[in-house]
Amino acid sequence: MVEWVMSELLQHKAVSEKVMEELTEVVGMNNMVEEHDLPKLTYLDAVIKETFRLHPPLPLLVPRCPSQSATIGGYKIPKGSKVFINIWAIQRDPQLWENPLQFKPERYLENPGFDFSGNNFIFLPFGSGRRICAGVPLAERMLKYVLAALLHSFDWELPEGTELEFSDKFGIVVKKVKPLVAIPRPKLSKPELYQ
Ligand code: HEM
Repeated sequence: MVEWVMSELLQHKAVSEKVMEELTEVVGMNNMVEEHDLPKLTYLDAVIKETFRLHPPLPLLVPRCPSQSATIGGYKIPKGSKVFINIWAIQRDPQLWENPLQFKPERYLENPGFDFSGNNFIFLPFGSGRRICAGVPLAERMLKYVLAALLHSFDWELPEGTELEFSDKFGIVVKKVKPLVAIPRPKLSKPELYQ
């Protein structure tokens, strides 16, 4: 996920600038990111959510197998079927999302009803219900902390002559085909902060 977020930020300069502005305001150029800064980083939070929408690591969740037959949305689902929920498609559905292919973190600022609880059925990167991902609190905090630290401490750019590449490889877990290579340049005010 770190790789996808970094790739989207390198692709969308205006979004990246907003993330940097927020980090400078909340953390300051004389400090490293600390855990207590994280709840104040609302724009970074929106960037992470938008990346989860477009690049869900488990696009079909974990298959369900109903113990009883049911009819859902007019479709009969016999008991014992293997049911896959295609959240990749749901999270890009033009009937549910305005301009679904556009990378637009502002959607979550305008509508705060999006989180990782699995209660909003158009946004389910960690699944939903009783078998929702058990690691949500850890994944959410670690991802935000690592990204905030990398983005606040360094300016990032692509090696000369290279281009961003967004293709992914389908599987139980979806990965980037080509790993992102980016060059960090320290930007904090004092070199001691990096020790
Ligand atoms: C980017 C990070 C992660 C993503 C996107 C993710 C996503 C998911 C998804 C989609 C499911 C299936 C939920 C469902 O079908 O409703 C799942 C299950 C699960 N995840 Fe995660 N996960 C992440 C990180 C973690 C971490 C860090 C842990 C543990 C420390 C973890 C532990 C689990 C466990 C134990 C289950 C099975 C839960 C059950 O079946 O009851 N995950 N995860």
